[in-house]
Amino acid sequence: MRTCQINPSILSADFTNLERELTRIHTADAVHVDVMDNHFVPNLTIGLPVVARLNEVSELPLDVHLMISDVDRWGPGYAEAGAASVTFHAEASAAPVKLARDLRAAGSRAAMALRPATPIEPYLDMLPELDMVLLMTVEPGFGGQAFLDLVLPKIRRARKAIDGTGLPIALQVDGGVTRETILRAAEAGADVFVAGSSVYGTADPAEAVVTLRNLAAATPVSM
Ligand SMILES: O=C(CO)[C@H](O)[C@H](O)COP(=O)(O)O
Ligand SMILES: [Fe+2]
Repeated sequence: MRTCQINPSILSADFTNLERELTRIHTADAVHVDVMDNHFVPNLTIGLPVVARLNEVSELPLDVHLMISDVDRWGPGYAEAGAASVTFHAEASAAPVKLARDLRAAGSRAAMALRPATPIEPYLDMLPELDMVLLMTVEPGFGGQAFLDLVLPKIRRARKAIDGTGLPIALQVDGGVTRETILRAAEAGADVFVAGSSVYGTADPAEAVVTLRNLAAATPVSM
């Protein structure tokens, strides 16, 4: 068994009662918070004031996924608001190394996300600046989409590169994670899994988290 984490996405929760929705995932490792600006992605969710308040009421650490433009300017504010981890998109940052350093300096873990079609190779030199890499397994913007198997080779390449650094950098996947697709993502080397609809879409979200984590932990990485 290896250590794997499940971070449910509140994108699939009831936005009129987020505090209650947090209690329904008490078995999770962190809560994944999707911030969308209707510019970097064609959807709009929540911003800094709601994330700051969530951080105050949540017993789980916040794993904030920023799908916003001009993230070099707005990203560090989420770290200052207390997020345990802040993920920015490489495609939205003009200066990703500086941004990663700013996030760490503000007290959060620094993570960088890549859309399904964005290669990881141009960013391998900056892995030591990061605490986590997020490989999107759907096109960012909406929950409930199907997992893109075409990302699996990139997950394998990222796993090898991360192992090569010898650093404790997490490898997260986000989008379309279910009891079936988590097996393929775990086998390819992911160790942190975001799941929205496959957790909140069930009668017992806390139990769904445990099931997903057990499935991933029992799946050896195969290169
Ligand atoms: O970042 C996201 C979408 O851009 C969400 O985190 C993701 O889609 C989770 O939802 P689901 O598990 O239903 O696919
Ligand atoms: Fe996300």
